[in-house]
Amino acid sequence: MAEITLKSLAHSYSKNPATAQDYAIREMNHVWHQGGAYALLGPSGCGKSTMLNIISGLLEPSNGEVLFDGKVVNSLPPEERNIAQVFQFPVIYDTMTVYDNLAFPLRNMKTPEARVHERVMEVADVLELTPQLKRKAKNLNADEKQKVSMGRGLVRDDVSAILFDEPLTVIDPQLKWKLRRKLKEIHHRFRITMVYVTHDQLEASTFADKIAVMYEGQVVQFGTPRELFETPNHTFVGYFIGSPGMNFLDVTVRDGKVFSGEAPLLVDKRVYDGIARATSDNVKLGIRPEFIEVHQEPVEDGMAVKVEHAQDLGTYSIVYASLGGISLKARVEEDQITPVDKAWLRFPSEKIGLYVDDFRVELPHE
Ligand SMILES: Nc1ncnc2c1ncn2[C@@H]1O[C@H](COP(=O)(O)OP(=O)(O)OP(=O)(O)O)[C@@H](O)[C@H]1O
Repeated sequence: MAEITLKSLAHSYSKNPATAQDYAIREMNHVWHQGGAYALLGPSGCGKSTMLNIISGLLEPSNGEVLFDGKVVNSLPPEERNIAQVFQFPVIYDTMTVYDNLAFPLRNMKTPEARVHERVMEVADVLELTPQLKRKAKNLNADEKQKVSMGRGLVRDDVSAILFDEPLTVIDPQLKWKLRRKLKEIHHRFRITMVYVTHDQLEASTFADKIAVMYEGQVVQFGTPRELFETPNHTFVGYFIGSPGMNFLDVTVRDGKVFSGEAPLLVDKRVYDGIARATSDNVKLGIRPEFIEVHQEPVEDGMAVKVEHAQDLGTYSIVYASLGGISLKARVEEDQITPVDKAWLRFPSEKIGLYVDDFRVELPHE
């Protein structure tokens, strides 16, 4: 097992990178601690596979270092890194039995056959593959094949980490949740550092204790699912996590008041001071739909809005409202009345985040 450190790491596929856009990984420092269950979450093209391939040694980074337990491994080939990588599509030998597929990585290392048997039986048991051990891999269905592929990663007890690159893509939706739980169980049992790449927030939060959110080649936040939800560090995390994503309003101060476009916003002094002291033109106020209070009648600090429409999602509704032309989403629970035509919205100040150049800034203390 290993702690994996990425030190001043950057990678460009271009020979002569000139701008930040030429980098698939922009300079970053990051640590995957030993034994953690992590997810690497981000949209297509943000650099997730590039990062995994750099860790496993399939790709040499253009800049910076990869360290395993403090030792630089940049020049070590993949086979000497003891990293298991599970890809989107199962990597197995079709003509071999499931047993021989699982045994393969160990036999390759000349492990004594008694030990091979012990490990294969243990891994098959965890993955519920014992009844299939004698079957040829080509006769398995897609999820069984992917389980064999995962098993080949788990079977060696010298692996430093297992990297999963969207491993459930080819799996039937009904079986996905089962395999995700299985992976979690495996992590508890083997305590191996696991990094699970996905673009699906649900997959990330059911598997991982901590999630690294990647955007445009950078890890913009590394935190628990709750931290990502409650205090997104970057506007992208706010948009990407949660359903629907966070509301962001461009804000300025004029004549001692806060405005979003032409709409005045009722916010407290701390929020006002935070906006007033920002030195950039790109200042946004962020609030989650779940944290906006929705009232049927005027209330103190409530802002009158036009209700455009509401989406009934069974146990709650999402109200789409317009505040002087600014669109807002607010969540209304099933025991509340969903407003029609008009409503008054309140932004509790402790739930407001302030974002300058897309990164969250601390609000001044009172
Ligand atoms: N071999 C390559 N040569 C040139 N550019 C590449 C290569 N592989 C990836 N890229 C580019 O690097 C960037 C990051 O790609 P990467 O595959 O790491 O992203 P990703 O987050 O894993 O995306 P996906 O979820 O679609 O696999 C993208 O702009 C992609 O087009």
